[in-house]
Amino acid sequence: MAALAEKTLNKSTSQHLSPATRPSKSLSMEDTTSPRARAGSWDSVSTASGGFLPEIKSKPASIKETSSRRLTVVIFGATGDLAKKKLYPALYQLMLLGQLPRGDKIRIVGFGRRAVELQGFIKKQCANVKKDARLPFEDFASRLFFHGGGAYDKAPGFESLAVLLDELEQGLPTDRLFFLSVPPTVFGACAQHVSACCRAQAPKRWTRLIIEKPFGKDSDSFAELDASTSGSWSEDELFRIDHYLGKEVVLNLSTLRFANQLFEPTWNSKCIESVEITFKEDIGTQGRGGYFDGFGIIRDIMQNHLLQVLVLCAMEPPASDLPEDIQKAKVEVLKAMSIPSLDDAFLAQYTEDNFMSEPGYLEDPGVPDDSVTPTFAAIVLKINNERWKGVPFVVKAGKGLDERLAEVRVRYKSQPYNKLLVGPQAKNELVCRIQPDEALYLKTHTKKPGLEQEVEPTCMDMRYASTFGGSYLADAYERMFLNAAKGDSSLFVSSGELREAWRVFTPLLHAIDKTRPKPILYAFGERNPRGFRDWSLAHSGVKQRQSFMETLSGLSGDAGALRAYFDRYDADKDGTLRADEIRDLARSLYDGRDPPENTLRKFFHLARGFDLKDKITFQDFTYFARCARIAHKSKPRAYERDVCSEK
Ligand SMILES: NC(=O)C1=CN([C@@H]2O[C@H](COP(=O)(O)OP(=O)(O)OC[C@H]3O[C@@H](n4cnc5c(N)ncnc54)[C@H](OP(=O)(O)O)[C@@H]3O)[C@@H](O)[C@H]2O)C=CC1
Ligand SMILES: O=C1O[C@H](COP(=O)(O)O)[C@@H](O)[C@H](O)[C@H]1O
Repeated sequence: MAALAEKTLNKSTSQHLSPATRPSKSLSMEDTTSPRARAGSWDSVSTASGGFLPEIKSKPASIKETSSRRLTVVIFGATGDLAKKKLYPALYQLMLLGQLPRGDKIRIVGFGRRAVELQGFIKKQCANVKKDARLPFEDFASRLFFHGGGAYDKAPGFESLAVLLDELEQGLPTDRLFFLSVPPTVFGACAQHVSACCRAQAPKRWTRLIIEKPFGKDSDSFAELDASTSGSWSEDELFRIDHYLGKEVVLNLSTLRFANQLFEPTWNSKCIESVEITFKEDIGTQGRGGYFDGFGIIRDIMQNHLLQVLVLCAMEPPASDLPEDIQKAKVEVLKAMSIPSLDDAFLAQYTEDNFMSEPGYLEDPGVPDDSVTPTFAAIVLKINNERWKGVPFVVKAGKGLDERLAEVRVRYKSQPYNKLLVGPQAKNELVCRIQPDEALYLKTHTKKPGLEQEVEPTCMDMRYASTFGGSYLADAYERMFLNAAKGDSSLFVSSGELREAWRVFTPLLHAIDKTRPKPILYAFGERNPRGFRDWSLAHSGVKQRQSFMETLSGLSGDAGALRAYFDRYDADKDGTLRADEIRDLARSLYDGRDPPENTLRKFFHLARGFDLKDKITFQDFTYFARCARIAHKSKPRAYERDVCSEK
């Protein structure tokens, strides 16, 4: 099991486009013209000198190397939210899996402005580490240190850090990996001080810097930050994180497109009607309002995470799997994107929920009372190239909504011959479910078994949990740390991509900052802000899907429609719905897929009129629909979360 986990992580972290998915001429495994092909497989690259050479950019190191070399990791902002939620857990996991060195070969130094009591710090910041007997927590904790160095933009703290690092490394050559997990306002200064004071012993040991997002606030601030970092770091030492690039399903987008024959020929405006990329969270800003208010949802999620996902969906096949070629293909598609204006955007902000159990955005400390910062935004983007002309890319992101969800939905166009059997409304949809319940599924039409020639909507469902049961699904930050340690920049964002990404979004962001349009208000826990469905249809032709609560609530006012619906799933026509019939009904409301077990359990609980009857009558069903209506209208948060969430 451990070996399998190691193998899986090893394989997936070292490849973005795997050799097997390399398009065009470099698809061939025998192709010796590709630099990586010449170097052998990704994990067999050897550094003859035992050290990392400047051209490491094209030759990621092997796991054997990353786990055997001496390494110091420094986390700036170690007392913060991200360090606690993601960074310490990821480092523990990588050591557990043997991907990073253990014992006296590794040190993890937290940096903060003030000194802390080490044991208390470890207890608090490692609270999310998933402890495993194979790496006793005490062994991990013994590798943790902390340095209170004062301000992030003043040199003394970095000079004293350098002394501490030398002391801890005892003069032995050690690679140094720095992670800026601090507010973006101090990225530039901090990067310069690290470079000036804290580099590893070159040329045998490397120094790398991972920078969190957001990288700038607009084109000008990006250019300034880029100049200040590139003045002291070379491009192959800088790793600008977008952790969505480390998510399993996002990594699979290239494989899906370029390792199969089925999708690429239809991946264009002739066959595709729209692409919808969604990010939803069922939490608010949770005390991060001070940071969030200066950025808003477009800078927090859309300009980076969703745009990266979009680019992976839309880019042309890169010339090879080398980071440079992938980044080039990404920049090209970004260059073809039109610049959205305020008319292309829908902006909204969450308020407290109707039961006042969840605070509104304005109540988050650090958010001004008159803030108009959007916590929900949808934008229609266009790509002006041969492949995508006329296809709307709807990107939408929101906090404080009904569920946690990230997905890409590719809707196909109905073709004239479809009319023969199913009519114009019958469209295929390919869904790449990024989280939760990772999956790739294709909504199709199939002949229903039987003597009639009836066509049923069906779903080809590749759910990760069942198809790859037992595989190790690494957290995105594990992959990010590991790829930076290996010198593989293919999952990081290049300066060129960021320049283009800001080019696309800056005019809109400036218009919002300047004109401060009033956002539509939505109660915490809602599925969509008021008016969004109509907006989506009018601006992109994309019909927003209903949750099953909405569907049932819609039916509840129409006894005839409700009866027809009930009868449709009463397969044996005995006037009641049995468990398997209810399961079919639930599936129909869930994109034709089997809902996850716990969703189904809650659904059953409700559908049976809140008790565990074996069968439900039409009367029960009417009651269920009415409950759905009341619940949907009043949106009691606790009720919706339990019943509607897809988690
Ligand atoms: N949290 C998250 O979920 C995510 C965060 N990010 C990015 O990661 C980075 C860190 O985020 P997060 O951990 O949430 O940030 P925090 O607000 O928790 O800040 C991190 C640390 O920075 C120091 N700090 C806080 N405010 C200031 C300030 N005004 N000036 C100087 N230092 C300050 C504090 O450390 P001390 O006082 O000890 O010096 C704090 O513990 C940010 O760039 C963020 O955009 C990206 C994705 C997700
Ligand atoms: O970058 C960010 O991402 C998180 C969501 O990340 P996920 O991996 O949990 O989907 C978001 O909460 C945060 O606001 C944002 O800065």
